[in-house]
Amino acid sequence: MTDSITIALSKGRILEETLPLLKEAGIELVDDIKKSRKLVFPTTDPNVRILIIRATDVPTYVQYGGADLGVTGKDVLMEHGGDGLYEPLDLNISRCRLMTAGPKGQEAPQGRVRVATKFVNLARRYYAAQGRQADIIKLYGAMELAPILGLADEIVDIVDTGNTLKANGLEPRELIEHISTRLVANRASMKMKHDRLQPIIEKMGAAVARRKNAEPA
Ligand SMILES: Nc1ncnc2c1ncn2[C@@H]1O[C@H](COP(=O)(O)OP(=O)(O)OP(=O)(O)O)[C@@H](O)[C@H]1O
Ligand SMILES: O=P(O)(O)OC[C@H]1O[C@H](OP(=O)(O)OP(=O)(O)O)[C@H](O)[C@@H]1O
Repeated sequence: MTDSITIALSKGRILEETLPLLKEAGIELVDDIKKSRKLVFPTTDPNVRILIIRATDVPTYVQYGGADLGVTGKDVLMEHGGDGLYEPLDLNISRCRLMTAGPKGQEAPQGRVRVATKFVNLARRYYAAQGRQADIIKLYGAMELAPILGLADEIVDIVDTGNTLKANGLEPRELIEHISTRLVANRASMKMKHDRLQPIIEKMGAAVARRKNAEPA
């Protein structure tokens, strides 16, 4: 049915900040998600259902039309590549920076650099654009360990307060991108279900703007 909408949300830290924005767009979860093992949830709008999945899977579900809308980090979207996705809104939540980092007081090596990261595509593009030769080592978490154990010269990872780097004897080097959470839409859905999606996007946009206006100058 072209009228029904599926929205894929990232579980974890983004979820808590996304739900109030959706509520202001008139979409509220019915179930207590914390007590449930379900992955698909009904909402107060009978034509809208919500998937709660890993942030890294959100672009894939939206790309292939498993979901019409999705919410995930810009870092995840950059790594995915954005194929088949339209990005109508910056939700301005879960803000952080994507950076290179290495052992405190050490310079990055002049020649080939060994880089540990979970953002392998993004890192490959970044070092190539800089004209630097890089061996990219894929890790799934705790990237900070790699330079300490001699696995890599530097890492590409998310930095917020900088506490994780500091606690592990590392320091930030270069800023790759400012990151925030984005609303994405399937390109075909944006055409076929425009009348249903546009009001949701607009109401979420208004909720984001209200929060921005309430921020101290
Ligand atoms: N320390 C942080 N502060 C602010 N935002 C962050 C921070 N770490 C990650 N983010 C943002 O939140 C998104 C989700 O992070 P989260 O830690 O919930 O999942 P993840 O550990 O990256 O994913 P998963 O464990 O599912 O593979 C990231 O993609 C990024 O955009
Ligand atoms: O600069 P900071 O404020 O210390 O934040 C940065 C840390 O936050 C993220 O990890 P997260 O806490 O999400 O744990 P994860 O390893 O499960 O992704 C990221 O991977 C860094 O390790």
